Amino acid sequence: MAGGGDWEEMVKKMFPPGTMIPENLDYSIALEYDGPPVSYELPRINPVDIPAIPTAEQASGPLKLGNGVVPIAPVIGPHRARQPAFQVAHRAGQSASQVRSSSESGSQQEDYSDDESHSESHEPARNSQGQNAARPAAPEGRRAQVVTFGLQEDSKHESKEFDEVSDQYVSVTRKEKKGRTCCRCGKGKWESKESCIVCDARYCSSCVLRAMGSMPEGRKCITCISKPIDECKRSKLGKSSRILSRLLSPLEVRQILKVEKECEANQLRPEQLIVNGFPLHHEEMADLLSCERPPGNLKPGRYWYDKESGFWGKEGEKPDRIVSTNLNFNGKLQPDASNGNTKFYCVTILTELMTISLSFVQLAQVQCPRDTHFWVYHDGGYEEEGQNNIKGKIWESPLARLACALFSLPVPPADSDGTKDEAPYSARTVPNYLDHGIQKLLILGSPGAGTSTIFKQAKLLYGTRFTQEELENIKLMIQSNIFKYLGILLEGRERFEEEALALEDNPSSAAKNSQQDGSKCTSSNSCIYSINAKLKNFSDWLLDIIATGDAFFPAATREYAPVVDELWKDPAIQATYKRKDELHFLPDAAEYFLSRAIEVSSNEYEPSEKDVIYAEGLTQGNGLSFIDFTLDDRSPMSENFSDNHDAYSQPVNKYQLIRVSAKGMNEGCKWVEMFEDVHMVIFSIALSEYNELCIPASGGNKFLVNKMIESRDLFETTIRQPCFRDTPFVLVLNKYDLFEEKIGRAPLSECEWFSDFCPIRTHHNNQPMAQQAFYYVAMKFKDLYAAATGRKLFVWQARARDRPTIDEAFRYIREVLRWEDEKDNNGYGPEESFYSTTELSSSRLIAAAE
Ligand SMILES: Nc1nc2c(ncn2[C@@H]2O[C@H](COP(=O)(O)OP(=O)(O)OP(=O)(O)O)[C@@H](O)[C@H]2O)c(=O)[nH]1
Ligand SMILES: [Mg+2]
Repeated sequence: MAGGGDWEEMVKKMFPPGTMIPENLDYSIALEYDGPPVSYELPRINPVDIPAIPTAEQASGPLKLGNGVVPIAPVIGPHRARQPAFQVAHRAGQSASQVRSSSESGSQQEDYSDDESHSESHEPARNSQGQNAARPAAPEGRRAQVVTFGLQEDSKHESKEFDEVSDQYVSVTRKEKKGRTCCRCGKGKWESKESCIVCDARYCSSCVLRAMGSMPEGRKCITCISKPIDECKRSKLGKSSRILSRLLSPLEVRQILKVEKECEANQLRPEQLIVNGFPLHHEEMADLLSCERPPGNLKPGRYWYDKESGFWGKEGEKPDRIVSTNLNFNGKLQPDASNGNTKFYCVTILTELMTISLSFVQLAQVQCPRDTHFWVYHDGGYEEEGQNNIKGKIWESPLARLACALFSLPVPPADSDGTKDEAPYSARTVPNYLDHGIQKLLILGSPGAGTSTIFKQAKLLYGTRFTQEELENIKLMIQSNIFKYLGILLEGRERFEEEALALEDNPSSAAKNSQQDGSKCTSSNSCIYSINAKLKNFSDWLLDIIATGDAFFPAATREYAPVVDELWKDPAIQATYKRKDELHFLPDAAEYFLSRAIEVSSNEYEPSEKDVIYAEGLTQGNGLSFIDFTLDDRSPMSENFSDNHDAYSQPVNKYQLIRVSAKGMNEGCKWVEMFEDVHMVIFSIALSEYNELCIPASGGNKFLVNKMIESRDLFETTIRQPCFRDTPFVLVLNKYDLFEEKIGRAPLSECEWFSDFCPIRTHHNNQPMAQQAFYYVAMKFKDLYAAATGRKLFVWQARARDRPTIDEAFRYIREVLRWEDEKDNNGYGPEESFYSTTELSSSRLIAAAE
């Protein structure tokens, strides 16, 4: 540029025409130096070497993984420098200088200073939708909270923007549910239908083949072919279809279901999985799916992953499972990934839990001060922050496993060891997802209704014994129950003592305290009612404890005598317990329980079959459990229900029983859509709960509510789910043994829903009270079901601890499935009987004058 020009003119040219240039504008302009050579070295910027810039290659189609195919849309992925995995200890707030070389992982160690070399991956990636996703690369193999490189603000901003973009892929817009009639012919309101996995259009059996053609991608309307599926239907992919089975040959159905499950268009896309804040690349997705312990049942969503320990969970939630360690993802683990609280780190939880559980049984041999921070490694080795001394392996401690069980935290499988992580994908077998011909039965119920007992009985009945691993899990569950009970026991003991003292000193203040606890208190005397409620909960769990073994039965008790005397004054208590000794029995049983607890918590403890059946629960946490089984067709029961055996020349007698725990169900029934394709819902309700109280699942009001009413409401919510509108329901009224025993001393009308129950007592009618009450309750549910759905409810009575009653229940369920199939095929229903009809109403047992 020529020197000595008019600076102001030059500046003006830099701005849009007409812009006012302020008088005192402070500016500086660089000019090219053309004076004499200088004696010193000038700083230079190295020219960019174009050929050396890493470029990405276009992915060339689906990546084959064993027999399965991970579909890959053509995408340019950013180049990522491969780095050896390395071990870095982690803690929220830990500084970079705290990185230390571990004796175990020294060879894999790497220094943070290398990190700049990854800046190349800042190149934006273009995804399959053609949108640019700014992807600031997260340096691999280190913890987010440790190094910020002063970019914190920007990267935060970028990732926020990114979140918005990425949410597009993850969140799934729920399509409007289509009406009940067939989308093509507008008829068939009451017929079962097949729905499109993309648009949810429903077709009756006459139209489905025309609407869906040859189904090259499974059950999609012709116009929906090649479109991505509705994510709510992912769990349905490849699952059997009653309608198709009727219309096509088994081979054709199998092929359709196979392509539905495996074709490219229906696969989860990598960008639908956001891990540590970043959507996955194809290679990352492939690594994740092909690792030794992949997270199963992946759904679109945001997850966090800790590569050192393998913890994996949904963003904002606690760890859900342990997957393979050392998977390299673009995103880094954020310290607040698990619930927005930097203190909440899986490792801390574990160690804190260890401390808690250790102190529970006064077995503490290891000192774990509460504020100590621990690092944990892929093999479970842990050490105190900043120390270089592996203290032990966390998973070797049964207490740590127990603590995890207690708080529904994942534990690695017993045979896992770090070396397996490197197993090549080809070593794995691709599971066979095809389950053609299997009738799926979903079993649900309110807490304690007996669903897991029924499940366990089915397992023992139909030949699929518990594997060693399952037994190990059940043992863990029984042990964790023991810990749970211990906690309640200690707390209960304290409260009883406090309340008893308060009652002695000042009955009115005790009343106030009781009231604060949330129970009803209508008169000064019935404030004891709140103690009653607690006592009932207390006794419920004690009964469950006792159920895990025969070892204890009450003798006498002295310690709680004052409390018991006080409690006995309450008529409600008297009505419930009948004999005062029963109250004495509670704390006494607890003492027996303590001695049993020591036996059960030892490593050598092996649960007996009775322990397995009687134990409360089935698996840890609120996960799903399922078993596949077959039912022998030559059962005497089937003769009772049908003479026409030839009709079943090809009987479908394979079943899958799927159980969702009540805990899982109480999460607002969000999960139900997953089970749209089940052939039947078995809903279990404990008859004996008609006069029991519980904390409402809604948690809204703090008053205890009647358990039967609570179960009825859950039942009603379930039957009204749109996804079950074509699914038959069998109601299992369980715990008939307890019901029989209880009905003599507590009238059924203690439950307000049954207030009009009026048993018939004539000399012509010798039906015992319990049987009448059972019929009445069954009818109440049948009426409710008919009013809500216009259909018939099937009801069965059971005593789930008594195996033959469960065998009968399943044979009945099989008949119901056949009736349903018959009905679909030719419109005939089952022979009318009490179990299938709604003609009978409960009016027979209702008091004439209300
Ligand atoms: N007396 C008696 N006890 C039963 C019966 N069915 C189940 N139980 C017991 O009741 C307790 C609870 O039963 P579960 O099968 O664990 O109940 P659940 O439906 O799985 O309940 P959640 O685990 O809370 O979801 C266990 O101790 C069972 O042994 C029955 O018919 N009679
Ligand atoms: Mg259970």
